[in-house]
Amino acid sequence: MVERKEETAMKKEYLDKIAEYGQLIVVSGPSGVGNKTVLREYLQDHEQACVSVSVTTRRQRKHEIDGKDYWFVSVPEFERMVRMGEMLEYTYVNGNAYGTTKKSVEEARARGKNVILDVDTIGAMKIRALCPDATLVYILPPSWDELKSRLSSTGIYNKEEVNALMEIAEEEISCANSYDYILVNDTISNTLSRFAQIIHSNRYSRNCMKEFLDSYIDGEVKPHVQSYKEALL
Ligand SMILES: Nc1nc2c(ncn2[C@@H]2O[C@H](COP(=O)(O)OP(=O)(O)O)[C@@H](O)[C@H]2O)c(=O)[nH]1
Ligand SMILES: Nc1ncnc2c1ncn2[C@@H]1O[C@H](COP(=O)(O)OP(=O)(O)O)[C@@H](O)[C@H]1O
Repeated sequence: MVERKEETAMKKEYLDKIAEYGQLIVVSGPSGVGNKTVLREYLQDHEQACVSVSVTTRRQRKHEIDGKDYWFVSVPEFERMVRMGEMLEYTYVNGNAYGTTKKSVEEARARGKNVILDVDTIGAMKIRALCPDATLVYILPPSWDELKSRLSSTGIYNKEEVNALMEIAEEEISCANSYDYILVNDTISNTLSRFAQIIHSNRYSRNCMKEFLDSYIDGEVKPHVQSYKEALL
């Protein structure tokens, strides 16, 4: 099959763009499983990655830093951001609103950063529908007893809250079926190395290469990483 020179150049340009463009990785898991710990450690050794800082109406905890752990905003400010179309997705967890801004995701991806979102299962499903090249990772505890003990060890929750979170975890865990990868957070070092492998091998997965593959199947080469990404900006 003879391919036009112009078409070959465009495919090369497109491949270069894919290589430059950061991945979108969505991480969920029951409260207390260790998401924040794993991601904090992962960032220390992976400069090319960042965790998107969500906006929330939840009360700031003692050790938390505004702009680092979350952007803490009032309910009217959160509602304004939703009205202005600034949120990629948002949801309510335990009566508090949490949202990911379009800006925090797309600007970082365009700079070549692998952007990691730590969101609940509803947020993850919204991202899946909006961003077909997102990769979804669900983190499981090694056992229910261990989850309970980690929740208690945080010192954030009282006994009743721990029990309520355990019930939510049991209900939520079936959602893990809709994720691309399942990680069991047994030891931090095991989880970190498996997580790094996922991100490394995922770069050229079918999900990430879908638009490029379509250019062969449809015979139409798209010159830029475009479509929904541009629509989001
Ligand atoms: N959909 C969505 N969920 C979020 C976002 N930010 C945090 N969450 C989720 O909100 C839940 C509660 O988070 P947090 O208040 O930090 O409590 P903790 O995880 O129990 O310490 C967790 O499941 C987070 O993954 C967001 O921007 N969007
Ligand atoms: N692999 C692990 N082994 C033992 N303890 C862990 C592990 N991962 C996290 N933890 C502990 O579990 C507790 C909850 O972790 P955290 O990262 O705050 O959970 P999440 O963000 O999922 O709510 C913390 O006390 C943390 O130090």
